[in-house]
Amino acid sequence: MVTVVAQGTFDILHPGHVHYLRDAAAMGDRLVVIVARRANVTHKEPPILPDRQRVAMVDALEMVDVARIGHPEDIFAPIEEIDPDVIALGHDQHHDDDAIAEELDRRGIDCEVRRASARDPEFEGELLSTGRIIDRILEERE
Ligand SMILES: Cc1cc2nc3c(=O)[nH]c(=O)nc-3n(C[C@H](O)[C@H](O)[C@H](O)COP(=O)(O)O)c2cc1C
Ligand SMILES: Nc1ncnc2c1ncn2[C@@H]1O[C@H](COP(=O)(O)OP(=O)(O)OP(=O)(O)O)[C@@H](O)[C@H]1O
Repeated sequence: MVTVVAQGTFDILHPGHVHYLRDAAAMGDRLVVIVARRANVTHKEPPILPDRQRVAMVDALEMVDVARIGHPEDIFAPIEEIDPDVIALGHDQHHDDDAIAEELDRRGIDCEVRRASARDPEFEGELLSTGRIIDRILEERE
């Protein structure tokens, strides 16, 4: 049984998220998703939707076995608990693959770090970014 972990903010789901999670699920037999806590989303605008709602929406997706909220301080604490075989980073996630691999090693977790692929728009105007969806809402409704 190959367990894969995927992670992200997942604020306002779109087809890019579906693509990422399908890609991650295809790397193994069981997909566990860690949803970032609002307080830890400091590299971009904080999410609009509450933590519990983002977890519930990701958990409802067919390729996801379990979604859970992330740890408040130690991002490796859930990884130690889940003990995955693969961590699937998103194509544009800012994390350093080598630094993650080193920390896994340090904690004695035998786990491969892989990158998922990107998905481009399939038609004119398809929005594959939460930030761009929010921008569009602001433009259209103000
Ligand atoms: C291996 C790994 C484990 C993570 N675990 C947590 C966690 O426990 N708690 C949390 O708030 N964020 C955690 N994160 C961070 C977020 O899930 C997410 O990767 C980060 O905020 C970037 O999100 P974005 O791709 O939506 O921009 C983890 C990230 C990685 C790579
Ligand atoms: N078009 C896409 N193709 C592949 N993966 C994607 C795509 N869009 C998002 N993802 C992946 O989904 C995960 C969660 O993404 P995130 O929650 O940051 O949403 P986002 O729409 O990329 O956010 P924003 O565009 O507002 O920064 C990340 O790993 C990201 O790489």
